[in-house]
Amino acid sequence: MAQDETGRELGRHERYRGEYPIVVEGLKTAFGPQVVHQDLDLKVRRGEILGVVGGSGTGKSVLMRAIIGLQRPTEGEVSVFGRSIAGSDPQQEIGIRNRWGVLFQGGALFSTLTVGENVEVPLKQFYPDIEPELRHEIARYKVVLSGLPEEAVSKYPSELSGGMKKRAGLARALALDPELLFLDEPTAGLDPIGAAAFDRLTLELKETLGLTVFLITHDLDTLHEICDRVAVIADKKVIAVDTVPNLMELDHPWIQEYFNGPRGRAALTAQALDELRKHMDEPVAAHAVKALDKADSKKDKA
Ligand SMILES: Nc1ncnc2c1ncn2[C@@H]1O[C@H](COP(=O)(O)OP(=O)(O)OP(=O)(O)O)[C@@H](O)[C@H]1O
Repeated sequence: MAQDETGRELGRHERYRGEYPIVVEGLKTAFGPQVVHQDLDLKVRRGEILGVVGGSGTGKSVLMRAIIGLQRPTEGEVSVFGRSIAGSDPQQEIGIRNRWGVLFQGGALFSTLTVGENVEVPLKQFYPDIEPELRHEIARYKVVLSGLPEEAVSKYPSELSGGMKKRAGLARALALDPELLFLDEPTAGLDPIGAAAFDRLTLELKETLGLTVFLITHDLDTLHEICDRVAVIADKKVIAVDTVPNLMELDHPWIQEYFNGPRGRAALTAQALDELRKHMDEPVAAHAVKALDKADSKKDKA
């Protein structure tokens, strides 16, 4: 079972109240001679959306896999809800694993099962005694909670758009009312409108369900719009964890290139405009928005 920070076992329906539901200390991950992480430390705060960024192949997905127990650390310690992941026996692991949900890259839905049946998989695994009718009902609820129409319950993954597949994967990740949600590049492959809608959904779920979210992304808009803090992975470790504005002040070449490069600046301008639009009743804001919109349309015509 999961524990609180004093080591007391948490009851089945009791939520974790400690400050850091995820703690990674001195992590080393190696595949043969290839060392992916070395001395990696990270603490994820309860109730935050933590964005995780880094160049391709820096080990973001492997870090997520280490946290959820799919990748054994070569060295170091990973604790979730105060319990070491590597040291848990199978029964204890069940008490931790049913407290998180994971949306893998690409959704990872079972193609031979309908959306509803996909959502029921973890319910069957962890709560085999639930009556089928109640299980179907819970699955339907999670599908709708994830922003899909109710009819999607009986559709197969091949009948869904990319965005719908992500939402179906999210519904499955939410099946067990998790406290922790892991999202691996949830907006990759979505058009900008679909990506923004998925971001809003993530934020709403975090706020209404009190989730802690570990979110791997390359999407600068996502980082600006919904992440409370962002962890940057480079040189095999987490080199910084902070808010986006604070990270932008750091003098690290990758961080500067990433956040202050052309795409980073575009994302920042878009966010600033969104903020200003919320204050259109104030003349200064209205003036600024009009001026920026005009500049944009001139740029588009040029
Ligand atoms: N099971 C495995 N066996 C061997 N090498 C692996 C395994 N899983 C990952 N790797 C290697 O670990 C490194 C980090 O991979 P990972 O998928 O975590 O990168 P990432 O930061 O998520 O990249 P991207 O942003 O491109 O998704 C890569 O070099 C990858 O080839």
